[in-house]
Amino acid sequence: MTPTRVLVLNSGSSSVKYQLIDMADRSRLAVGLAERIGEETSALHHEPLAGGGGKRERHGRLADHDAALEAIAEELAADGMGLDSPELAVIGHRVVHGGLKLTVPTLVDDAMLKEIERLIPVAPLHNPANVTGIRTAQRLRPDLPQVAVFDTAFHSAMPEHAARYAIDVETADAHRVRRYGFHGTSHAYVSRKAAELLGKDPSEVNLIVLHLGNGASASAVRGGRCEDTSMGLTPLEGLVMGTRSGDIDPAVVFHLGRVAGMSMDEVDELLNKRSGLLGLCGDNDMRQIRRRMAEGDAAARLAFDIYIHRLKKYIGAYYAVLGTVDAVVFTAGVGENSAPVREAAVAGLEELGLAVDGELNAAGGKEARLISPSYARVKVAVVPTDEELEIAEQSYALVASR
Ligand SMILES: Nc1ncnc2c1ncn2[C@@H]1O[C@H](COP(=O)(O)OP(=O)(O)O)[C@@H](O)[C@H]1O
Ligand SMILES: CC(=O)OP(=O)(O)O
Ligand SMILES: [Mg+2]
Repeated sequence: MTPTRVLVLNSGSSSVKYQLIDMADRSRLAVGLAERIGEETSALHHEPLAGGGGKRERHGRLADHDAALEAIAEELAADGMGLDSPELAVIGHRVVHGGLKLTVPTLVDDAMLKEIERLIPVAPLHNPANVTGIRTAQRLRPDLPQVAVFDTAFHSAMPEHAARYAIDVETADAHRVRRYGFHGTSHAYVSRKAAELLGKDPSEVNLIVLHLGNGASASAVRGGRCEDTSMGLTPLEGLVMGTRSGDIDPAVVFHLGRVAGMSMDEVDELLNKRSGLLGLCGDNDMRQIRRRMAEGDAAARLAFDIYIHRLKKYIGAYYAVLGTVDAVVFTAGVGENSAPVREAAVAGLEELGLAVDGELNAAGGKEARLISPSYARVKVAVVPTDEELEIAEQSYALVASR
């Protein structure tokens, strides 16, 4: 029997999302989330989808990512789908920063792990967890192939004029300072699905993809290739995010150092963890911000307006970069679920051919769908992302081809 199952691990700074997928029919056998890792209030939500067992929860401290992955392995084993299962073909890992060298899905080896570790300074919230996820998985199942799928991969084909910062070339090259872009697995998957929704080949469509989750990024996709994206050297550039500032004048950093006496690490922490929606109004969850807005909360209103203003600027910029746009596509937690964000982001852009139909926008659903009126020249779509399935596809294809 050829093994056909893939365990996908998406390790974030304080969470691990996972899915066990059978590539024979793309069915999901189990899904789950370990959250608040490192805190007293850690929780593991596990849901076996095969075999009929219901959701299970574990509460209590998961000291680190290693402990979280052990707990996940135990839950899977309790369902007869443990890491020792002969049906498991590969473990696929989301790795956020692959730098210049790691640009395609690749079998994990020691040299690669060293490279992912070397890149920690440019993905401090993500790469450390990715390394731990890989090392723990190797320890639990040493004989199994592990594949890393990089967030930066899709953007590695960006043209030089979009990838370079306008700084001294020698300094930039010496330290590999350039724009890499992230969420690439999502941007690539969603672009393909959006083309399908439009009834066209990916090579025939120009898209503006807005991945609005906790981290958020926009990309301009021409004929299936990334032309520009809003995140840069690190996942800090671009849109306003849950806790990250997105674009600011870099001189803000010097100012905070010289005038406010903050250290580099303090500014780093401020911009990555205490900024964005959280920094503006004390909440980083869009649902909570909408609730507060309904009660007339001025700080929540302003945070929302700043978020939308930035989004609109990127839509305009990428429209100009692409010249012609077939669709603006919303995805991830906020993009898939927040009708008010979608409506506000394209409001007033009728001259650009963009409009949202109120009813279509308000209707929920898990399927990819158009939310623009039939007359709109540029379609607006909601396309649920599925980074886990895409990572499973790429990981499985790699081991199957060996
Ligand atoms: N129904 C909803 N309405 C508005 N925002 C939502 C809704 N559901 C989820 N979100 C937003 O989605 C965010 C998480 O998105 P997600 O793509 O899961 O992020 P990540 O993968 O980065 O953790 C939450 O912080 C929340 O703001
Ligand atoms: C790269 C990035 O920002 O990822 P996430 O949205 O998962 O934090
Ligand atoms: Mg995400």
